Amino acid sequence: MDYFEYRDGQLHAEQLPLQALAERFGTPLYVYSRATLERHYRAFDEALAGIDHAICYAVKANSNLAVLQTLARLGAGFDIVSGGELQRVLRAGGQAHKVVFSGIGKTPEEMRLALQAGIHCFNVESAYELELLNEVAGAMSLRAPIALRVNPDVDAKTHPYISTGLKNNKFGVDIATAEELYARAATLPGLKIVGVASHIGSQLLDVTPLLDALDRMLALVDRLAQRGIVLQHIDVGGGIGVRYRDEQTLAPSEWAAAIKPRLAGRKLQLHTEPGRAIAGNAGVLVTRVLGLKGSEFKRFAVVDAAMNDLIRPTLYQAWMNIVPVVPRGEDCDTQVYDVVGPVCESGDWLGKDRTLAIEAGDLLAVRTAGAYGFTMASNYNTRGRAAEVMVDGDQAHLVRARESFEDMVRNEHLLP
Ligand SMILES: Cc1ncc(COP(=O)(O)O)c(C=O)c1O
Ligand SMILES: N[C@@H](CCCC[NH3+])C(=O)O
Repeated sequence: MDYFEYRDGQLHAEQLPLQALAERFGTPLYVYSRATLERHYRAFDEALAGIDHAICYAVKANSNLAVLQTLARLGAGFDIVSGGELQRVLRAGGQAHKVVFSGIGKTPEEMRLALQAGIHCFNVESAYELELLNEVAGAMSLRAPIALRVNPDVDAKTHPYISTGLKNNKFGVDIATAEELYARAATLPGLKIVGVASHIGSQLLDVTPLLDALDRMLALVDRLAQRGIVLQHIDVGGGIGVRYRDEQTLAPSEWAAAIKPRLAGRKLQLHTEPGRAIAGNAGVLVTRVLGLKGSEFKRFAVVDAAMNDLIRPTLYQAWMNIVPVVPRGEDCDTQVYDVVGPVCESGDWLGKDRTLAIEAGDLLAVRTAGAYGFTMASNYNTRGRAAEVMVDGDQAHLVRARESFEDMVRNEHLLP
């Protein structure tokens, strides 16, 4: 069942028509469905039933407090990549002891914050980070729980910008050097070894590279055990893709069915860090057509959302489905449009060559925009970021207000 579906001739989010939401909250507008978020989280949880596991939602996908709160209430853990994301998790009611901290550039300040909060684990991504974390924790008379994020050199077969587990990607430590690093970590008084992690890329459609990475990690786990270093958990990235167009996606149940047998008989808690698979299809971006322009050679639908609201199309040439919120009848002229925003860049487009029957003033919805949508938004062209609304059944909650023109100059100062 889809919680974004056409009923009575128009697109709904759960029980509410998107047109009414656009009129109430204005556009551009991100609309999320709580029921969808919950269903996706539960799909992972149920798929991993029977084995010791932790689902650490990747906050970067969608860090709205209400999204985090919804997941925290289901018992989710969180994968964070900054002190700011940690603040969000704590504000939203997430539990620090279920947080894993990834990222190649953690600052001492962020390390201190996370140590004070008592997070579950730092996913350490380099030799220098190991030494730094040892110093920071030592100065606080604490021991930092760590996993090494290893780079297994596996081709995840995804867009180069969102592949993370190849030798030439900046993430993690080369798996070939990991054993020595663990041995070093074992000698450092400010660290406590708890696990191993890897993440090979995002929008993955094939389980084979994930299994390759897992097998390489399990071989490492065994080599470490022979040296007396016993790990408690193994973190198998995130990465499962969603359907933007016609992709054959992996269900959490298929992913889990492939992974579970490899962990049988081992005393290892399974961690995973899904972001897109939980939030992607739980959101749409609603935008209004400001006008139609062009010639018989090229037609543009100018909309009020732009690359600053949703950068995936121009950054990754990502195809995202753009549909009318209230489809027009056959009397409306159908044309092929580039759907473009007001930003002063030729790369400011949400979709190219889209066949649409629309008129100025119509509403369009960009589907599957719940992940890496608002979180990648910027104020480029001094445009305020869109409002965010969470739909829960027949209720709509404004969970982040639109940034006003006044907000755009609030925190800046003129010279004396
Ligand atoms: C360390 C880490 N964890 C989790 C994620 C979330 O990935 P996804 O949104 O593909 O599930 C990412 C992003 O690629 C990541 O780099
Ligand atoms: N922002 C990317 C995913 C990045 C994954 C994080 N390492 C996207 O929209 O597809």
